[in-house]
Amino acid sequence: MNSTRARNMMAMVQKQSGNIGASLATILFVWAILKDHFPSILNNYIKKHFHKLVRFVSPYIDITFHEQGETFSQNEAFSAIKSYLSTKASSWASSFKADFIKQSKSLILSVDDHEEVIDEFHGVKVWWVLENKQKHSKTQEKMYFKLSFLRRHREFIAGSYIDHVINEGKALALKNRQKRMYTNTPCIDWNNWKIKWNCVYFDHPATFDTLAMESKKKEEIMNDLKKFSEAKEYYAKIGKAWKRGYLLYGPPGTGKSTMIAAMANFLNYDVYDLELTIVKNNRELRSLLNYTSSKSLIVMEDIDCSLNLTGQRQSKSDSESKSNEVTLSGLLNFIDGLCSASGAERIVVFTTNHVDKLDPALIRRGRMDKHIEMSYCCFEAFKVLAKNYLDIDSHELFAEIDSLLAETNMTPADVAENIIPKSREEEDNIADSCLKNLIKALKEVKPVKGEEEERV
Ligand SMILES: Nc1ncnc2c1ncn2[C@@H]1O[C@H](COP(=O)(O)OP(=O)(O)OP(=O)(O)O)[C@@H](O)[C@H]1O
Ligand SMILES: [Mg+2]
Repeated sequence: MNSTRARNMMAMVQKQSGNIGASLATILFVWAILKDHFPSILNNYIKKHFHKLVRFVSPYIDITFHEQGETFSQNEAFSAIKSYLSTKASSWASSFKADFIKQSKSLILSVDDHEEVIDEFHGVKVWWVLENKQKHSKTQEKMYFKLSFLRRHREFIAGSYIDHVINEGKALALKNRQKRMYTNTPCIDWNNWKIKWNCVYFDHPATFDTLAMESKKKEEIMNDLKKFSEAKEYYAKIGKAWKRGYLLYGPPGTGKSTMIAAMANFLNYDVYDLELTIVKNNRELRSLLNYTSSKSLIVMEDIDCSLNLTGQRQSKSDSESKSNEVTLSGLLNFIDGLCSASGAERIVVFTTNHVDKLDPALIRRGRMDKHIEMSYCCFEAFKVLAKNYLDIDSHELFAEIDSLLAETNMTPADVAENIIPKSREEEDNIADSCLKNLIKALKEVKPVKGEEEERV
């Protein structure tokens, strides 16, 4: 027991348990002074039984929250408490651990081991401390938070207070967290899930502001995403899993991958980029799913090339004979199975250049709820690119570009490539020369007459 803890314990016992408490506190005090003169066997005996006695008469209750709980939600509780206490620690504690989180651009302080943090909620005082218990080997430590409070507040703490801590902590963690991007690797060790998903920090700069697309269409997608992220209760009420599927289709270079980055940045979700061609079979696919977290985008790019998904669903005998590969029904189960994974709140995104080749079962509403066509660059999309690359809102050449784009199929990627300044000499009049480059390129592309495709 460290000295702060002993002092607090004495004060608590004296204050709350009247005469018995005062006597116990005196015994504890005397023993603390004299214990060096007692044989260790006697000291252990006193310690063991004194603690039992204190627990019996103590008006306080302790609850512990372990870092490595048996279930995923237990671990989540530990992380939420840690975030919550980081805001309280600054006013009470004198020793901190510091983390620099890149995206939050600030230093996050968290409470140091054994440092006590006092919190008050609706006039009820509680004490938190981060402790560690050594496991079998010295290197293995079990961290846990201990929450102490008065016995008579038991119901209030177990209900409202803990809910408050977890909810606030989760919200804070979400605000400060750094998004991650996971990619699957060929599976070597079935027992080690970390080998299955490789993780890097997600730092893609694309946002909906920089995405070249008709503003009406963009707004509709942003509203849809926002509505989804706030619809936890709605999904629970209608008995549906909290997930949504997006199918992005269109020619190469129209911004499908850029849109995924913008979605992740907009929602502050992690990205799981699932490369289906290296997944061995349906079993491995399911196991990958089990290790995706809530608030994430699960992305499968070029879905038409990843698998032989263009045909109808395989017959049973057919799929049994191919138990060493991912099948369409395996993939359908993967998507539908997202509901059973805890916490849900996942968005599945497929991209393809050939939507017409996909099996209808894969992209039916309910699986892929929103189909978004990404197409050639229209004038409105061009204006976004001109702002991004040249920082201009208007120019005398815009009118000519408008009419050329109306009769030409050029992807936003090609438009962007043409307006990027190529040499240092252009620096004096960058916008002028870049727009002329684009006009030249547009004139070289054969105009598409009577084409029916909707433009981005
Ligand atoms: N709509 C867009 N808005 C902004 N930039 C875009 C857009 N489309 C393409 N770009 C630019 O072109 C590059 C290629 O685009 P992106 O990778 O998003 O295309 P894609 O549709 O995913 O292509 P593919 O089908 O080949 O995967 C991007 O890095 C981006 O700079
Ligand atoms: Mg792409």
